[in-house]
Amino acid sequence: MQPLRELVYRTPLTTRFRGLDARDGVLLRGDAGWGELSPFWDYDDVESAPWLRAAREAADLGFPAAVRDAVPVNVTVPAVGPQRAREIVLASGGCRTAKVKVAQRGPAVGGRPGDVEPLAAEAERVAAVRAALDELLGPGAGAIRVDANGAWTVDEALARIPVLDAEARGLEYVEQPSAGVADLAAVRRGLRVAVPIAADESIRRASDPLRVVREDAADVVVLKVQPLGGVRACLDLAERVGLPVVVSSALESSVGLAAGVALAAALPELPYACGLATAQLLTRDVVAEPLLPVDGAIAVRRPAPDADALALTAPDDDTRDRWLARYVRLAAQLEKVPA
Ligand SMILES: O=C(O)CCC(=O)C1=CC=C[C@@H](O)[C@@H]1C(=O)O
Ligand SMILES: [Mg+2]
Repeated sequence: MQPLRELVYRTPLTTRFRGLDARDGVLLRGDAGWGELSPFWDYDDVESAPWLRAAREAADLGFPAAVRDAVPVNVTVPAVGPQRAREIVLASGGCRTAKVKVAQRGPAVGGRPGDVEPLAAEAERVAAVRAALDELLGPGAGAIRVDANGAWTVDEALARIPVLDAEARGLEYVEQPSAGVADLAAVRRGLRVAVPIAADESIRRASDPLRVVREDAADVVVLKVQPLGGVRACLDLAERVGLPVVVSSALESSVGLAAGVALAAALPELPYACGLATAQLLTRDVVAEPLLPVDGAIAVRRPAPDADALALTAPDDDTRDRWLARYVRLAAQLEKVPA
């Protein structure tokens, strides 16, 4: 199976996210439908190979049976100012849960990572989100979670989480406050407020995702279909982990998001809203009707790419060539690694 030349896409983001201003990837078609391959460019071929396994599962096998027909989702609030945070929550399509990015790093200086933003900026953002949810749903209603992408030290996490918990009037959980399983466990043990800890990078970028469980480092796990090698691999991991699961996107087009929606639809239990409303962060999509929330939930369906939409997301020649070359390298990489 080869990706067709015209099925590389690239779209600007509405708001800078994860240091990115645009998102791109390649769409693959197989007997069972469409899959998306879109590892971030800072991932090497070894780390990106499971992303191709996930795309091939979608294209060649399709998805396991769904046990629900809609998936409650969170609105994702990037590291923006309070006014923009408010607008994003108000325009979220009825999401009752907001995930707020914190611990944003400034630009690297002389090869060293930039400083983490001040607590005051994080607190202002969380307070603005609390006020917007209050406005939409009533005082104290809805839920707020924050995601630090592992960027706080343990001490920063222990000092900041109680402040953000107060601003949120109760955080639902904190996602990956610090990097590494040992630090995650230290934060979980040391917190003086009862805020659950969710593991994201410690699952999807770890050689041993079960270490989080053995070391009592988290209360919740975040699963992302592409980095973890497909919907079936995630269902299997969820069973082995035995903790509540939140399905989150890797910021894909609606073709890739459909795999996350399929995982969330197939999980036996889904106690939290999922991070799958990220089509809202793309200025364009590859399908005619993107997977966007209505009344805070995404309907379980699998949209196919649309010719008009693809014409508007066509990349420059260089981006197209880089993806096709990457696809060939990853296919070779996957041959080397047993499933
Ligand atoms: O979970 C969400 O609300 C949206 C997805 C999301 O936050 C992410 C998608 C892709 C890359 C990650 O840096 C980021 C995350 O850390 O969870
Ligand atoms: Mg995360």
